[in-house]
Amino acid sequence: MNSQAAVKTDTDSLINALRKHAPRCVIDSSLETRKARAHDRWPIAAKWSEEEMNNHTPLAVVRVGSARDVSQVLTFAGAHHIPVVPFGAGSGVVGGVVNQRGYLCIDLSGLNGKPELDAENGEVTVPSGVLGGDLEKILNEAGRRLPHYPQSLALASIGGLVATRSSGTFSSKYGNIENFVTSLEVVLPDGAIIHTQRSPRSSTGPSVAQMFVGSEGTLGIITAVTLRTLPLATSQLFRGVAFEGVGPGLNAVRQVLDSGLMPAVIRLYDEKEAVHIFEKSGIEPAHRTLLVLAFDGNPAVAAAEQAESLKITAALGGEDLGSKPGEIWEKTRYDAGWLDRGNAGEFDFADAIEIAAGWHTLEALHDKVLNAISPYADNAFAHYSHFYSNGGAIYFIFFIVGKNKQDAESRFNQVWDITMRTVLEHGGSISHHHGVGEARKHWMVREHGDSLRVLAKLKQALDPRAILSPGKMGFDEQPEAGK
Ligand SMILES: Cc1cc2nc3c(=O)[nH]c(=O)nc-3n(C[C@H](O)[C@H](O)[C@H](O)COP(=O)(O)OP(=O)(O)OC[C@H]3O[C@@H](n4cnc5c(N)ncnc54)[C@H](O)[C@@H]3O)c2cc1C
Repeated sequence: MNSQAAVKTDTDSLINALRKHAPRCVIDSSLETRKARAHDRWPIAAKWSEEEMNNHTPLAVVRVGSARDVSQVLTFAGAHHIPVVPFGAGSGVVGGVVNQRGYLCIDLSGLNGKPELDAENGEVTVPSGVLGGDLEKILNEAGRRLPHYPQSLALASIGGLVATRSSGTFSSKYGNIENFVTSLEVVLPDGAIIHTQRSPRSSTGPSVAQMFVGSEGTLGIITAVTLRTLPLATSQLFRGVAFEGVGPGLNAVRQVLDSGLMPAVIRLYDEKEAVHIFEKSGIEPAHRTLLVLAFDGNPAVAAAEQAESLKITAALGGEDLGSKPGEIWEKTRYDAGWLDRGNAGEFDFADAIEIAAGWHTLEALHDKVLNAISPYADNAFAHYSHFYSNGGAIYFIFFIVGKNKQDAESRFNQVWDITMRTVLEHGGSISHHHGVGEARKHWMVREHGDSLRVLAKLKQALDPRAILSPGKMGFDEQPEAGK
């Protein structure tokens, strides 16, 4: 028997054994399915050669329908020392689901049972494979909502949103996914199914649920999520304000927040990116930045917050453009066509890098990063979003038209490395909400410093055989490492 045939026989017998151990799981080892589950929307994976794809395809894709199924797969994997990588809906953009060949992909899309609404407490418990958009529809029909609106709402699973510590466009008022999670059902690497404490808040030690928020499948597999929900908004007001430059726009945002006002959406587009919304609104951009604001909830409160916010922006030089630019933003907020178009060419890349930083450097970082990446990117611009009293996030968008695969990839990597390094040098965080995945794992030592040891020890304690998503989160990096 040649070596390839021997490997196939080994894989076949392993899969047969898994079928016996976890009889309700649907196991698919067709090449087509394995390839489809080998990657997410990380642009690098879209350009993989056959050989690169082959190096990353799972042995099989295991579709589960319950926490018990997940538990059985994990006990089997532990006994056979086979890595397992959870796959939510594959909308991640940093290679979170990417791993070295020889692992089992656990496809969670079958965890899609009906969400249970607890009307009395305003909470919903939802199986983790349900897509964000589907949950929102169900909640809306019951007069409720989860005001967590990532651009990928229709593409991402609830479990994936929790596992990546995601952020939605209404975060300035309502917070990010971690602010909605009240409890999780998680299957640990040893197969144990746990349910975390559930109450509006508690002071009974560190939150166990929050330890899994953002763990990207390395500490456990989230099988159900309980979230706070809110009644539907009875009013939503959108607005656009133009400024001469990024600095005045940021100053206005800070003053609005410092006044205790809470716009649900605050987005400041630099001159280059703002052009697109100005054009669609029929407004002459005149090389100005654009602040998009939204106020939502109770009509009287939303109207008052808008009026007060506009007084502040006007006093700081902002020109009130009325509701049109905000409404255009609202209508197009789920459209990410630029990503598909920018990545369509064989050697072309389009990507977004989101980072977080304090007010002390928020303005400077914009120019520093864009200037530093300009030799490598054919086009780049940025907007600010997700503001806090102490800072905010910047979303750098860049495009590369490569001469060949090597040229395109090396420029893509340069843009990422420069951005990560510049942000760290200025005391920011290398990711605001897309997570670590492959793209950022080598930067985790510099991001966390000594405290990465705490996460690594947690990983070691929960998963001593390194079964779940091995090689991720910078756990395998040396203490002195970091690009
Ligand atoms: C067009 C576009 C727009 C986007 N906009 C936003 C945005 O506005 N805000 C934002 O935060 N993100 C955004 N994203 C990124 C992406 O949608 C999020 O990262 C999302 O949370 C991923 O969810 P998923 O179900 O697709 O997870 P996947 O991509 O399948 O997995 C992501 C990671 O989580 C792990 N994982 C998935 N499910 C589980 C689980 N149940 N238990 C444990 N680990 C799990 C995976 O192993 C992987 O490491 C965008 C992506 C695209 C393509």
